[in-house]
Amino acid sequence: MLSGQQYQARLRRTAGAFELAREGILITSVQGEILDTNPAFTRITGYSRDEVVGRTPAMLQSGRQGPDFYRAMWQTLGASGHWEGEVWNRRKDGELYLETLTISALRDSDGAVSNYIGFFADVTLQKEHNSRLEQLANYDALTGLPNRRLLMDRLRQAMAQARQHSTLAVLYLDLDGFKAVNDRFDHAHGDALLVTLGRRMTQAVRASDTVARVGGDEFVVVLQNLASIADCIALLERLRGACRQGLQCGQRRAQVSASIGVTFFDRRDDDPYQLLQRADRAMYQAKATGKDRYQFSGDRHR
Ligand SMILES: Nc1nc2c(ncn2[C@@H]2O[C@H](COP(=O)(O)OP(=O)(O)OP(=O)(O)O)[C@@H](O)[C@H]2O)c(=O)[nH]1
Repeated sequence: MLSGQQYQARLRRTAGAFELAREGILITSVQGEILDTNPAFTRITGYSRDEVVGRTPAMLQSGRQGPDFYRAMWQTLGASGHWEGEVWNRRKDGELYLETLTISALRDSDGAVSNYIGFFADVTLQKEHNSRLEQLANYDALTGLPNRRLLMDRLRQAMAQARQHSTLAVLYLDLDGFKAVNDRFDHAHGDALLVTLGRRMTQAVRASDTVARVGGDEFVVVLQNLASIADCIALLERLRGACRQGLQCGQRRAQVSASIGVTFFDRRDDDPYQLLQRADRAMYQAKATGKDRYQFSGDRHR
């Protein structure tokens, strides 16, 4: 048993921890009414203690999580007395923030739940930082298209799907005469042309397809669930057309065309690099036999 003095000292320490914690803390009744908050709660949410006492944490909801989310949260809390996860909430000034939240049920001496206590940390900046890192790691900085790394991921997934039930074509596309655009205009206009063509090609395919930039003027397109060769050819023509459209630069037009190598997934394919290589070789054939054309891979019927 603690003596009265020991008990007081302990209370002071606990209160100090509550005040000084860097995590936001809120304590509610069993019904969810907010009874107390700490200074970090105010720093993170913008609400003073007086503004929230008597209300419920629902006042912080951002609408980013639906009723199912909260239902599942309460179910877990009820079953285990504990819940943790990430929640998007809204500060007093209207800004959304992401918090990592842990909620625990406090029990009285009879074991009945007497309160809930929530601890949360604002992780919005970390999340933004991570998304930026992910963007840098997976997307081409100039065009915003998937880069080679993301392409390989998508290609692996597409191959797994194609193995089950669907078709898959890989197109390796290299622009013809792109160097001349850089030379006749300048690098910035060359860049603008790459961005425009990337956007046009993305618009020409379905959302489930991938258009990636894998080199200076090289792109790879992954087409899934093609219904027929005719569909594939129609798409190739659209992509060729998208490239031939070029870009108006003042009085002049920056003009290029595209050489495209095409290969189809075969059930015996197990390496995405092989598919890429086949499409790349076909692209070189298209270049060697006149440019501004597409070439199906000769290995198709191995
Ligand atoms: N503006 C710009 N140019 C780039 C970029 N990356 C590479 N390049 C240039 O793109 C050109 C690509 O070379 P090539 O493929 O040989 O040029 P090409 O004229 O298309 O040659 P063919 O494919 O034989 O028709 C080079 O001149 C590179 O300097 C970039 O990000 N921006």
